[in-house]
Amino acid sequence: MVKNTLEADSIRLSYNNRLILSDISIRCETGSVTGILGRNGCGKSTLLQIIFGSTVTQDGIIRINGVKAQPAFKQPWRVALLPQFPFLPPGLTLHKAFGAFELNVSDFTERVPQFRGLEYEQIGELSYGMSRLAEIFLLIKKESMFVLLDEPFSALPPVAREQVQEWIEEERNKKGFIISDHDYDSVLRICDRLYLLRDGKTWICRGRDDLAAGGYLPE
Ligand SMILES: Nc1ncnc2c1ncn2[C@@H]1O[C@H](COP(=O)(O)OP(=O)(O)OP(=O)(O)O)[C@@H](O)[C@H]1O
Repeated sequence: MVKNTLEADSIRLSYNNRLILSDISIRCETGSVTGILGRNGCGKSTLLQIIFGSTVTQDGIIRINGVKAQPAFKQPWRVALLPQFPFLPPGLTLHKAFGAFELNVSDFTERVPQFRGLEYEQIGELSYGMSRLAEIFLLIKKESMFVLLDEPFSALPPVAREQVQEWIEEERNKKGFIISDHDYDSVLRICDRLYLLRDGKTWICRGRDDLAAGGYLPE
């Protein structure tokens, strides 16, 4: 297995003179799933966007295999980001969307029965949960070294959450994952490294007890 490493080091970011992220350092490598938990508005999405390169900060550095990373739009095979909100144009058909990601739509529709026969349906015609599931599959399966998933579970029913975990497991020997979600049970089930983001800092956690001690879960 080729082992790639992703490190975000000493990341700081302020909005309107309010410090959102203060000296954050996290890491991830091929084969691992890094979870980031934290309350609403603590900066999880911002941190993922900084790692991806769509939000810029002068303070801190992102390294891939020890070398300063370029923003992902310059090297799209390195880091993929599932944003928190829908990103596929509603007028695109599933078939076209999968083509754009160099993936075969039938690999998806064969595995997720409720999509059979919908290959030429427009994304905008699907329910929110279904279009989200298609987006998540695309991001997990597309060629990349690292996949950042911002709230992949929240909009999905339990069966679909399990499917997403399965797809991550399938790709895990080739990629590293960083996942942030309010569904902490799903994150805890799949991650092997866990950070709590609080007061602009990351705290490494070993499980529920540490999350409770950090004030994220009730004692
Ligand atoms: N472009 C922006 N301009 C100003 N403030 C911003 C901007 N983006 C985010 N913020 C603020 O930064 C803070 C962190 O936002 P962020 O979306 O990263 O939090 P989050 O932990 O992902 O929240 P949630 O769990 O609700 O998705 C919030 O207070 C938010 O209002």
